[in-house]
Order: sequence, then structure tokens, then C-alpha cells
Amino acid sequence: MSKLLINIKELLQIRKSTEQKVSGAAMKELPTIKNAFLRIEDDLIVSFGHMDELLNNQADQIIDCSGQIVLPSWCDSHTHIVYAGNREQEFVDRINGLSYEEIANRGGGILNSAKRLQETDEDTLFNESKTRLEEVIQQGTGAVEIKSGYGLTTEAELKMLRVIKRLKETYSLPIKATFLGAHAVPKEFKNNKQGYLDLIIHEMLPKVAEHKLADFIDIFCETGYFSVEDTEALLEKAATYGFIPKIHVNQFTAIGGVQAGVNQQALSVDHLEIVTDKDIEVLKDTITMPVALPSCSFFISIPYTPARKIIDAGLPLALATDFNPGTTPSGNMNFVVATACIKMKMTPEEAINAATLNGAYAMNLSNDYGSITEGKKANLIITKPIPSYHYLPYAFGSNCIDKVMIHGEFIS
Ligand SMILES: N=CN[C@@H](CCC(=O)O)C(=O)O
Ligand SMILES: [Zn+2]
Repeated sequence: MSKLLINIKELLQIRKSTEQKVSGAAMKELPTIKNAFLRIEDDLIVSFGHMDELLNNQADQIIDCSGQIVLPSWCDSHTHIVYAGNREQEFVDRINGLSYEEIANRGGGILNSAKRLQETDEDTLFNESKTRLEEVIQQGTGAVEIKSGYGLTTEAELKMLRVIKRLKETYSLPIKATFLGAHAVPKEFKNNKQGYLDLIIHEMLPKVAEHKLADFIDIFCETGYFSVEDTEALLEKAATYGFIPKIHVNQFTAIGGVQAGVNQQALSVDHLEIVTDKDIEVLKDTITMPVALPSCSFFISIPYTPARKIIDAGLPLALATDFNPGTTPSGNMNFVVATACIKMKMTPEEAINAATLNGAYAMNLSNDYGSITEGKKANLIITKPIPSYHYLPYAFGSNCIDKVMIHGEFIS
């Protein structure tokens, strides 16, 4: 089945297959072709170029994209889409003056979601999660990572990971699963964090590996949660099972998690609301992608990741949603891109690079996703007629998407 998109007002993010990520000053460049065509065979991009170069205009389906912009789908490399219930009461508590930390200390926060999840059966969890996944696909997400971490018992963590597996089997977009057993210390282990870490290392990890339920390992390396030493111990053990780290660091405090991630060859270090000069130095010339989550900063009123400091130091940066019931009840990557421009002073070019190719890199997916490249999967956003791609973050409250395509098929 062939599809030919013609008269595309502007085709964004044209890359060679060798370009796996974009860093530093290069993030300001977004290669494009105006008045373009794009040819798709089955699920793959096979050719593209200026309309003047279109020699064969035959295809099973021809789509006229006059006035419309086409870009690769968003690659959301950090979500917690599988959860049970919501936490709108904590949202109101924060409005009334409580902090995220105070709510967590009262048994709210992650432990609140864990209790709900443990009480929820697997089918209900799947159904609640699939509604959210379908919503974000409509919003242009074409590749996504999903974490466990609201189970906090062996049984409930495996339940979450099985739900992620079922989502992978049900939907055509690529989904990467991350085991985040070390998201918080459950109340049964309140005064015995080491006991919980032992449970993760000696019981959960082997089972997750045996059933091939995860691609990545994660830990919340943060004051009051897990220390740098805990992080190193877990990641070292996880490496023996082949799990690649993608870790939560520097959300509230900088305690050395970035260095620990880099030491353990983390694919990404995520959050980074608080970043020291040393963290920046440590990340230089490494394989580790820094990931910013601006919707989280927006929702719980914490600092935004200092994108300018990171990019101007020559580092790459990816953008993701952090979709979760506590700090970010939104998986809308369009809002993430807009917020990165408005609040983090990223240019539209930088934000689009961060939300596509660099997001794909942060999931080990940039061989097949994240750019318009011959041989990559045809995962696309086709906008409504808009004046320019700058309009996408500018019109932050509007839905600018006309159609989305996953693996060569229109799904809206
Ligand atoms: N910070 C850790 N984990 C989630 C939030 C967890 C929650 O509050 O439910 C995050 O990435 O923001
Ligand atoms: Zn998170």
C-alpha cells in the first residue's frame, strides 16, 4: 500500500539516518523542505523532496496537504501512563498551601497511587490506561515510554508491567517499558528502606527479567526517596540483567544522581529542575540524554529545567511529558513544546528537535523514529492549515493537528 503526500507547505525535521540526536547549537537548526512531497510504502518513509522533484505521482492514496505542515510524531520518552484513579484532592490541597513534600509525608503522593493500584484489578487498570494512551496518540504522540512504579509490591509491579505489555500488543506505536520499583519506599518498609531495595534486587528484578517485562530500569534518586548509593547498587545489579538505566534525578535537590547515571551509562537522566555546574560538566561527551519535563514544573510550581544553561553548554536536551496522576496529569506533548518555548526560552526549532529526534534517542528508538528519514517508520503529524511551524507553540491552547499517522496508517 503506497501513500503520497503532496503540496506539503513545509516538511520538518529532514535528517540523515546517521543523525541519532541533536546537541548544543545544532538544536537551533530544524532542516525543512517547503512545498514538499513525501512517499510512504506500507509503514516506511521511502522518499521525499521538493514538489519539483516529484517524478512519479502514482500511489494507492494521494493526500493533498496544501497549507499543512508535516512533521515526525512526538516521541514521549518519560511517562507513567499506567495508573489507577486520580489525585485531584492533592491538587486542591496544594492550592490551599500544602507542598508536594508535605502531601507525600502525610501518606499521599506516590503511596496514595500505589494503594489505589494495588486495589485495582488488571483489566480495569488496562482500560483506564488505554483511554489515556489513545488520547495522547490523538495528540500526536507516535512513540512512548511507560514506567511501572505505582505497584511497590512484587505482585503489583508485575501487574503494571503486564498492562504495559498488553498495551504494546494492542497498539501499533512503539512502547518501551521501564521497571521503576524504586519509586518510593512503601509504608510496610518505612523504617527499612534497605529491606525494600533487597526485595527489588532479589525478587522483583529477576522476575521482571525472566518474563521480559521491561526494557529499562529507573529509580527516583532524590532526598527522602533513594540515595546515590541506592541508585548505584540497583543500577549495577540491573545491568547484570541487561536493563539500561533511565533515571529520575534532580527534581527537588541535586545530590549527585546525574554523576551516578553517567557512571552507569544511563540512556537518560530525567527531570533536572535543579542543575549544578558540576552536573553540566559531568554530562559533557557522554551517551546520556538530559530530559526536561516542563508540564511537571508547570503543574506543581517548581523551577523549570534550565534548558538554556544545558543547550548553551553544548549538551543535547529531550522533552517529555511525565504523564502521571500526581505531578503531571497531562500527556499532551504539544503543551510540553509550547511550555518549553514560553517558560524555558527554547526556540521552536530547539523544542521540536527535543520532542522528536532527541526523544526517540532517549528511548533507544532513533534508528526508526524521530525524523523524516528514508527507511524510518512513517509516524507523522499533519497539521491543520497554519501560517508557520512557529505557530505550533505560539497557539498553545489550540489543537493544530489535523491527522496523525502511525506506521503508515492514519489513525485519526
Ligand atoms: N518524581 C517522581 N515521580 C513522578 C511523580 C510521582 C507522583 O507524584 O505520583 C514524577 O516523575 O514526577
Ligand atoms: Zn516521572
